[in-house]
Amino acid sequence: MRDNHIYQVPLLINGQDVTGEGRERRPIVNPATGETIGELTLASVADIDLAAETAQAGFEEWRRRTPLERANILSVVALAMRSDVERLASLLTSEQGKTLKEARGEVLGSADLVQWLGEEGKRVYGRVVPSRFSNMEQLVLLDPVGPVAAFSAWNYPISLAARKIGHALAAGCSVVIKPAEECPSAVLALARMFHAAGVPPAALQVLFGHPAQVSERLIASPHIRKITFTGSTSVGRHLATLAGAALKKVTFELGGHAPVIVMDDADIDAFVEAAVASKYRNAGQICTSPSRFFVHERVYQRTVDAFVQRAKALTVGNGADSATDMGPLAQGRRVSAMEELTHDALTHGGRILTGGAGRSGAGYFWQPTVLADVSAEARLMREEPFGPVAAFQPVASLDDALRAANSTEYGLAGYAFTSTIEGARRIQEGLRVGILGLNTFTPSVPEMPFAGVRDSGIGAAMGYEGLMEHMNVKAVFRAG
Ligand SMILES: NC(=O)C1=CN([C@@H]2O[C@H](COP(=O)(O)OP(=O)(O)OC[C@H]3O[C@@H](n4cnc5c(N)ncnc54)[C@H](O)[C@@H]3O)[C@@H](O)[C@H]2O)C=CC1
Ligand SMILES: O=Cc1ccc(S(=O)(=O)O)cc1
Repeated sequence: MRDNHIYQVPLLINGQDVTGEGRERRPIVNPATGETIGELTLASVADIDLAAETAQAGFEEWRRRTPLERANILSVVALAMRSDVERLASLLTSEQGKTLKEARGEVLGSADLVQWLGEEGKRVYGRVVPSRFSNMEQLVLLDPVGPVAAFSAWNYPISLAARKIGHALAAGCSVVIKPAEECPSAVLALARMFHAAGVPPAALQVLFGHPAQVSERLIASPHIRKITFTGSTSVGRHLATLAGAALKKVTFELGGHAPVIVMDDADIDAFVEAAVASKYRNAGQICTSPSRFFVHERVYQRTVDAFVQRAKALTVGNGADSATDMGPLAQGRRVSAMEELTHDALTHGGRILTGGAGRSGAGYFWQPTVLADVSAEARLMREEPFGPVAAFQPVASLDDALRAANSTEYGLAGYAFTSTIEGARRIQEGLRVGILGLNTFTPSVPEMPFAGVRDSGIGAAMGYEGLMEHMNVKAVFRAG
């Protein structure tokens, strides 16, 4: 007999809840308590194939709506998200672990994004190119690329799903999304809001399953024309191979290991306040999280001391508790990763100034951690920590800082704090990243592109650039 308190999460194919019937299931766990709170249905191969085929029909229907109609529908979705913020936020907190305050911010930010994408969809113009031939017009038309297969991650379940669904629908594409299995409920609720607002059931479907099986099957499907993925660089590399073999367009938002350069002319107090908030946001589980701090030796000790003092003041606990500043990590495997990286950093000369341990009892907790003097050979300086660990290293000059900052293959976010124009200019030119914060840790906003370089991604999300990733270009020569 099933425990009545354990809820069921179905797949959503062509507007129908799909569950049971001999399909596999997996538990949904609250990371703050370690308790199973729900159960998720996993797609069969037949479910995956049906979703892809349905997405083709959904595309034919959705692409015929005008950009204005599409924008109006997305605007209704944004309103629904705002008015249901408490329910969505509490689903996020119980399945992902983040604090309710962070969860509310995620929902409201996602609502703004969905609305902005709908509006921007009205401004995806083609071009008239002056012709070199008399009696001929040359037009560049933009067509939606077709059904999209989207894979979103567990760290920002609503933001990442809203991004993927929002881009596809605003561009006139249909979408089959496979959100992370760990935190499914808020994304399913979001998908239902899109349908209630007027998106045809076939134009947006939600699959959960065995990730490798779902991605392999969808990417190979003749109905799917584009792949968009947010997750680790290693999985991105694998999906790139599959997409390459099938000649499908891709947008990949992959890992990052953001360097932070702090020069001796920076406003250290302002820096520390912003840096601690940014480092421990979402328990450090964000691809743009500042993680390698290169601080000029003249202000190193002062900066590290102030950072540690603020980090120690954070309250760690269940995200549902209003006193909590930082929730648990999303899964037990993240705690193991923090243990390994911290231990390795210590064997490479690093010193723990605070944190460096979990918490006794249930739940996947790791204290806000600060490590000083971590050597370049430590894994922590080379591998994305994706957790609440900050590593500090002193540097003697801006050149040294840039060299250290550019020493990994990642190229997502980078940050630098300096008060001189000359320093800012050298950093702008010299830091190999796709997103640069100068004297700020400002998170991403809808109107700006979000793009990693090197091992951090291919293509861009958000901004006009994100929509263009969902369009095909058609060159038309019209004679007569
Ligand atoms: N760039 C980002 O926003 C994210 C980066 N990561 C990185 O990944 C690391 C490990 O995270 P994990 O979840 O443990 O590992 P992972 O690399 O196995 O999974 C990352 C995400 O990709 C999905 N995934 C895994 N294999 C897939 C496949 N073959 N096809 C389609 N989707 C697949 C998972 O469901 C998950 O949502 C983190 O430490 C972090 O470095 C994870 C989540 C988001
Ligand atoms: O981890 C990558 C990531 C997560 C969330 C966001 S946002 O909240 O949509 O800005 C961006 C990147």
